[in-house]
Amino acid sequence: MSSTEGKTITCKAAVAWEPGEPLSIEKIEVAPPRAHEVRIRIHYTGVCHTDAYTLSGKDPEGAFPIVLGHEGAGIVESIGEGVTSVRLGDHVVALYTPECRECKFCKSGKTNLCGKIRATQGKGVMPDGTSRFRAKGKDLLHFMGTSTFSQYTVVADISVVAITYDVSMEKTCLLGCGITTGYGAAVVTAGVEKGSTVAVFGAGCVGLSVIQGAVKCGASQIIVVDVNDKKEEWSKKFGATHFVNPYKIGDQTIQEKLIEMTDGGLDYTFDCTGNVQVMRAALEACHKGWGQSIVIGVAAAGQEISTRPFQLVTGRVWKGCAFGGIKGRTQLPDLVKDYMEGKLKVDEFITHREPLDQINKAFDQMKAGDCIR
Ligand SMILES: NC(=O)C1=CN([C@@H]2O[C@H](COP(=O)(O)OP(=O)(O)OC[C@H]3O[C@@H](n4cnc5c(N)ncnc54)[C@H](OP(=O)(O)O)[C@@H]3O)[C@@H](O)[C@H]2O)C=CC1
Ligand SMILES: N[C@@H](CCC(=O)N[C@@H](CSC=O)C(=O)NCC(=O)O)C(=O)O
Ligand SMILES: [Zn+2]
Ligand SMILES: [Zn+2]
Repeated sequence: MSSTEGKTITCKAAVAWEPGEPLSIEKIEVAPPRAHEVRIRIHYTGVCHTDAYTLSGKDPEGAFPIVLGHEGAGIVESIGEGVTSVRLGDHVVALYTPECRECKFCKSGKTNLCGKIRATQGKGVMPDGTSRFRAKGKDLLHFMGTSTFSQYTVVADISVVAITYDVSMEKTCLLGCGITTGYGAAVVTAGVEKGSTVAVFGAGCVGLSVIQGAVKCGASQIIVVDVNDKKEEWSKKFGATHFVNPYKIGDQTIQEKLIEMTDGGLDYTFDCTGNVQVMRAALEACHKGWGQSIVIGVAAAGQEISTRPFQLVTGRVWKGCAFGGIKGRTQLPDLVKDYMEGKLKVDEFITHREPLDQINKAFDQMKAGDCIR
């Protein structure tokens, strides 16, 4: 039993009081976990573009005040009644895509999107409709069921996975979003086949992870498209075979350029930018008859994708995924194992480190272009 079990914990968290405003480091109160909930001491969290997106006010589900963060690892401090998935002291990764193994989605075998708590998660509350966070006399909302920008957080027991003690949580936290998303998109969602051709639009953490997945699947050609020339070196380090800057191809559109480079188009393309024009280009760069384009990037509220339906009539497939299509409780431990066996790059993604008090600096660094995570 921990000394804090059953008690409210006062700790530091980065609170987003208003959209578009810097985060504010506050003393917050974190209530004990209720039935089927887990309280975690967060040791490390990544900062993801989706945090910045919600903070900007462009997320239709964004509400304030909120504790953001969804790429975190820590240690279980206490558990509520009925929790069997993790124990006190377990090293865990928080899962913004939960896995209940009971709902229609989980049982379908067709998706990783669990439906059990999605409605309350989207409203920023725990499954019973209430919050575990308070500051300055107000309830704070939870984010993506994880809220990792806090020294302590509370999550549903289906939103957490125990992993080995043998890997630093500085590394495992990154499997909570960016790396798993890109890698899973290539390996699980697309199911890239040996010898196939792949184009990755956007070489951030997600895009570089798609490259890793495509390399693992034996893709013969991996073309990276990015507006930032510094991403060429990064892409090649992860296994890309070609790099194209769409601003440096003269009068051709990027889809024309890629179709020319690949004798008719790619087998698989991935949008890792969140830009809807890029999503269109990614679809149209696919090979007639079978090319598949996977949307990963998160586009802002009100943005829509379009293309000529003829692109689909002639056999191209447009789809997308969250968390790469990976089932966190079932599959994340295998990714950790791959990392330990040297089969999955994780260390290479860490370019910047900041303490919690410097989280606004971390947001600035993330947007600056030379930062991966
Ligand atoms: N579906 C899911 O489950 C998940 C989705 N996401 C989303 O995935 C997206 C990518 O995340 P992340 O890798 O962290 O982002 P990054 O910003 O680190 O990477 C995106 C890259 O794309 C480049 N880029 C921008 N515009 C274009 C363009 N028009 N053509 C080609 N490249 C372009 C950027 O260049 P520059 O830096 O110069 O702008 C940058 O190098 C985000 O939208 C994020 O919210 C993230 C995790 C999970
Ligand atoms: N709330 C946004 C949608 C944001 C979104 O698409 N989130 C992804 C994960 S992005 C991680 O960095 C996701 O998991 N989507 C599936 C889901 O059920 O939310 C909006 O409303 O536009
Ligand atoms: Zn993310
Ligand atoms: Zn489920």
